Amino acid sequence: MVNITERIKDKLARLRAQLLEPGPGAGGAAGTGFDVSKSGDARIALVGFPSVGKSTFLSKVTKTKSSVAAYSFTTLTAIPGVLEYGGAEIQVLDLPGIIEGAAEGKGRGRQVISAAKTSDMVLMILDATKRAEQRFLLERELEAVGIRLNQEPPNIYLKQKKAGGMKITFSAPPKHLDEKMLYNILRDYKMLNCEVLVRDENATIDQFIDVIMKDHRTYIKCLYVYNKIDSISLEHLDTLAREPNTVVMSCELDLGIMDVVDRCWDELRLIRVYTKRKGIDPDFGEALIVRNNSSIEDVCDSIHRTLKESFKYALVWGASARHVPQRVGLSHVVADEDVVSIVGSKSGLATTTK
Ligand SMILES: Nc1nc2c(ncn2[C@@H]2O[C@H](COP(=O)(O)OP(=O)(O)OP(=O)(O)O)[C@@H](O)[C@H]2O)c(=O)[nH]1
Ligand SMILES: [K+]
Ligand SMILES: [Mg+2]
Repeated sequence: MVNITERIKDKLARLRAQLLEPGPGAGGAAGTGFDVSKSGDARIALVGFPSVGKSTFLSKVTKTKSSVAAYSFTTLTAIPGVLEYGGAEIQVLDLPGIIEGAAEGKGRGRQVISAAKTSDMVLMILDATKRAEQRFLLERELEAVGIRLNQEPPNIYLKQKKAGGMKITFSAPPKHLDEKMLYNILRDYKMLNCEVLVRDENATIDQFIDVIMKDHRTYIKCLYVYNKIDSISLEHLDTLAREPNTVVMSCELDLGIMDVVDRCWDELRLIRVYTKRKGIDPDFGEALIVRNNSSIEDVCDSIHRTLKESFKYALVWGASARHVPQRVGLSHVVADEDVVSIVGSKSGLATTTK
């Protein structure tokens, strides 16, 4: 027994050491992500401390098997899986566990965080049996590299000018800012000529800096998922489940996993559009998946890149149509489960799906 335990510990130590070295190409600098190409209609990244159950979750919701074990850093690279839902294919990225200090380049932290940055949504997997700070610590790691979770970009207009000095305007009396403050910050960032309009009276200094640094900020949705609820008291479970943007599950007992998937689908706000040829019923078996707030133009682009060149009008049935069918142009915004028929200029041809 002792021997096996020793061997596992040895292996663990080696893996840890390996992980703490910046890998080839990672360089410890900007921190490029893992080399996994994006595929499907959206990408979800599984982020969390070691051994919280990220790989177990991936293996539950996709056909991909990622190694699961009781020791930390079982997963050493990004493992992609495909989650099929509502006619969409969502790429789920299982990632190595991150540790405190990840943002400064500890472990593969930088790489993990870069991978999270390229995703449409972060699933922060947390261990329900561990202390409450884990959530805050992880958030801090992501914040440190410019990821903003569940926030909208601040409602502040900022335009750099060639000359003319600074022009700072507030559309309503600001609660946390004043002109002098902004002036000083802009000077620190060497933005001596610019126009600023603060449209949000609640805007903070941090938000203002985010606007200045907007090329280095990424706004991503995050769902907090507490796993291993099989090992906590009902009272504790109740507290966790009431936190905002939070779901609870037990991969071990197969509890709540579908709730997590449903919540992901809701948060991603993907839209299913069914295309229809003239005189033929739409094919409800094959949806075209587009992003929230997509227009008919986006729908055309996702069918074929030249389709809009011959576009004349579209007929729309469904929630986005004022009456059915509504005849619309390229700028019409579609809704989930709309049926769309694209009519081209040449022969009045309806669409073909891809
Ligand atoms: N009690 C309990 N254990 C679980 C649950 N889900 C996973 N585990 C166990 O937790 C351990 C770690 O699971 P992994 O899936 O390897 O965790 P991970 O987050 O991928 O770990 P790293 O890749 O090392 O970062 C394993 O021993 C799992 O069997 C759960 O719901 N309840
Ligand atoms: K593990
Ligand atoms: Mg893992």
